Amino acid sequence: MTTPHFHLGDEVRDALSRGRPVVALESTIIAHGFPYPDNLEMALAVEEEVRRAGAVPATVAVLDGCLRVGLSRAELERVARSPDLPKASIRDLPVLCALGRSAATTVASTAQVAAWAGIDVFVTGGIGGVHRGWEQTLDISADLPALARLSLVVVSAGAKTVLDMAATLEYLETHGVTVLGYGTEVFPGFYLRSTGLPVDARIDSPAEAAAVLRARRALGLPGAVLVANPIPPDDALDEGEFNGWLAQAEADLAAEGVKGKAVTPFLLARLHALSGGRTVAANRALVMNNARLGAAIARCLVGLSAEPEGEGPDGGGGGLAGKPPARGNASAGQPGSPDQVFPDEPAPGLTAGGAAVPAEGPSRPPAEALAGGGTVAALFRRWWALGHDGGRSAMGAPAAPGGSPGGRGR
Ligand SMILES: O=c1[nH]cc([C@@H]2O[C@H](COP(=O)(O)O)[C@@H](O)[C@H]2O)c(=O)[nH]1
Ligand SMILES: [Mn+2]
Repeated sequence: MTTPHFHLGDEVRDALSRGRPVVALESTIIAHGFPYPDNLEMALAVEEEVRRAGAVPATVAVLDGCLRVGLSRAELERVARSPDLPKASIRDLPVLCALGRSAATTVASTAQVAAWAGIDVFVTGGIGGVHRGWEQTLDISADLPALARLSLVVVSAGAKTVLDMAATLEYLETHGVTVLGYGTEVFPGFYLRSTGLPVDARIDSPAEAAAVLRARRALGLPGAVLVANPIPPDDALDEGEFNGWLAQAEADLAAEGVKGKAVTPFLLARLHALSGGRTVAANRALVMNNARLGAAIARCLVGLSAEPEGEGPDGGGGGLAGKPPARGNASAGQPGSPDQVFPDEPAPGLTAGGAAVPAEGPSRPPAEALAGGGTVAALFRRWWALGHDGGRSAMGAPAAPGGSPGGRGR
């Protein structure tokens, strides 16, 4: 099997084809971030939180060689119950697809699959980053270059506190990732509300995050907008206490000689044990908090109000959710008038690469192009054939721009 398979869950396919808000979720946090059965409970609770906040959850994993976007309950269980499920970053995707294997997806690979599917918002707990001691190991998470390349909003509570936070922020700056603090000027530290390091800009509403992604795309810039959302005050850990656990976990890491992709799961598991479960409780709280914010941003990106007032619990009621994303034409807005060039409504006729798309075309792949479990290449070929690529090359052809299908009409 050489052609990668791609499957959108029914709910996700329906939402994307109707221009409704979708939030991608990773599966490494399920397979390796929490013990069973807490991990299953949390995976279901996060999906529920996204629905309650008026968006459709799309948990991503690779199962039997198929890139799956939106898992069934049984598939979530399979991920949660398989401690041996490998953790897959971007470089692993070809192997999994070619050999029909299964894996949980990290921030990097989830963001990649989400971008392929045309999902604009991805919620996680904490991104990977530059590890302490990187001068010797060169251990820099593939999450960082993925953020530099993929056009979407990523909501996280900062980067995992086990990282070299200053170096992580330097990397993001070097590679042009926009880092926004949600209600804060400082970059949050996952279990802690602050790292003491500044963010590029503070925002105070989901609509502002959506506007920044639109502006990024309108400017033709590839890469992500990282929204750093501090853990709620009541759930944050005490810094002194946490640093004690972390020092011990790092000593254990060195003593056991753990290296490479095993580092993150090892440290998280040690912190769990050393803190008597406190880090797990905090992790859960910050993910739920991020899920709410991500759903609100996804809603703003498709032209809905941030809050699902008067809608059903799945965001599907009230007649609003079926509303297609607003679209216009690429000439709307006058240069030099930021309010019009970067409007609060979905950006008119602009793709991730800044190329114009036909004003009349649907800004999402039509339902028939998303039906069933077709291949990635076939799926997007059909989509592009319908005129949604702004004249650019299809995925499956070499060098798809930015790894993103683009052409999403905003
Ligand atoms: O609190 C957590 N943060 C991050 C991860 C996972 O760890 C990955 C980063 O791993 P690495 O440093 O090996 O790239 C992230 O993408 C994410 O999937 C996790 O399980 N739990
Ligand atoms: Mn690493």
